[in-house]
Amino acid sequence: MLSPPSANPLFPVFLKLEQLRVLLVGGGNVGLEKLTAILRSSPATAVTVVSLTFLPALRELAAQHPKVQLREEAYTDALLEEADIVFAATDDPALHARIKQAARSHRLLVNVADTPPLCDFYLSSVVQKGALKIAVSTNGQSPTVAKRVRAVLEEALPDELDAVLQKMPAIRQQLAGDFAAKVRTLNQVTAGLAGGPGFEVPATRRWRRLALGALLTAGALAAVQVRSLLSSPASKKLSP
Ligand SMILES: C[C@@]1(CC(=O)O)C2=NC(=C\c3[nH]c(c(CCC(=O)O)c3CC(=O)O)Cc3[nH]c(c(CC(=O)O)c3CCC(=O)O)/C=C3\N/C(=C\2)[C@@H](CCC(=O)O)[C@]3(C)CC(=O)O)/[C@H]1CCC(=O)O
Ligand SMILES: NC(=O)c1ccc[n+]([C@@H]2O[C@H](COP(=O)([O-])OP(=O)(O)OC[C@H]3O[C@@H](n4cnc5c(N)ncnc54)[C@H](O)[C@@H]3O)[C@@H](O)[C@H]2O)c1
Repeated sequence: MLSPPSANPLFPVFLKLEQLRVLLVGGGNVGLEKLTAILRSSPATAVTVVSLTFLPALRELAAQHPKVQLREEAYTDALLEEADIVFAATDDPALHARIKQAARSHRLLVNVADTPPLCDFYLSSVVQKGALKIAVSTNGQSPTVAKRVRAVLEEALPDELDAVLQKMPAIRQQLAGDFAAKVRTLNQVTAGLAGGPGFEVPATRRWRRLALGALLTAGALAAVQVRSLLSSPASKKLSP
């Protein structure tokens, strides 16, 4: 069953980040997470990381990517002149608000880590099988659930899918006939994929059971927390 688009009005695109200049502000834990996500998908991206301090792990990652430049200095708006897209990942919310405003006046898109209202775009959980890439979004409702869905898809999709993908351009080129005829043949060739072992109904049933289990656990945890709050000395004092 399809959900109404309003449940998640985000428009998914796949950026050619390696053709853009990225500015990442913040070289701590969250900065490292964002840099890792950027380079995992797009390793040859020109990223300028600006920060007062850098985690050693971030320095190590940067050293493996010649197009990543570290600038050990405070953020200034002038840095936006050299950027096409911006990631803010410092521990300073006031600075994030400033970056957002300056980026807007430069017509730049910005992602502010952990701050949905300041983001023009979100990062997603990424499933990759060779050339196949699937991005998962929960519209910011729960990155943890996005991570779990990624794991499910990673397991469900067969590794052989990439071998199929690699062959498809050659098959397409060899086909004779007009566009409609080619599309028909390509659909015939790939028809079996949708009913393959990765898509068996039991897997879906298992996920449904697990999702229900998670909800029950979350509900039970919340109930325990509420009960212990109500029975704590502070709340007893408040009760009549
Ligand atoms: C997908 C992924 C990509 C990436 O960052 O690379 C990603 N977060 C990931 C993990 C993760 N982040 C957080 C947790 C811990 C708990 C939790 O779930 O809350 C976990 C899970 C974990 O680490 O286990 C903390 C957190 N994150 C955000 C908030 C603020 C808020 O929710 O209000 C808070 C609370 C901060 C706090 O409470 O202080 C917000 C965002 N995080 C997003 C993306 C965007 C929405 C994506 C979507 O639509 O689903 C959005 C909106 C903006 C953005 O950052 O782009 C990556 C999964 C990588 C993977 O696949 O393994
Ligand atoms: N670490 C996590 O996993 C996590 C999870 C959820 C939320 N958060 C929140 O996210 C924020 C960032 O967390 P973190 O762990 O990355 O912090 P951190 O202290 O490791 O990193 C912050 C970085 O920002 C840089 N910075 C600060 N002011 C700057 C400026 N004016 N110009 C340039 N660089 C500047 C610092 O030098 C530092 O490298 C915090 O507010 C934290 O509460 C962190």
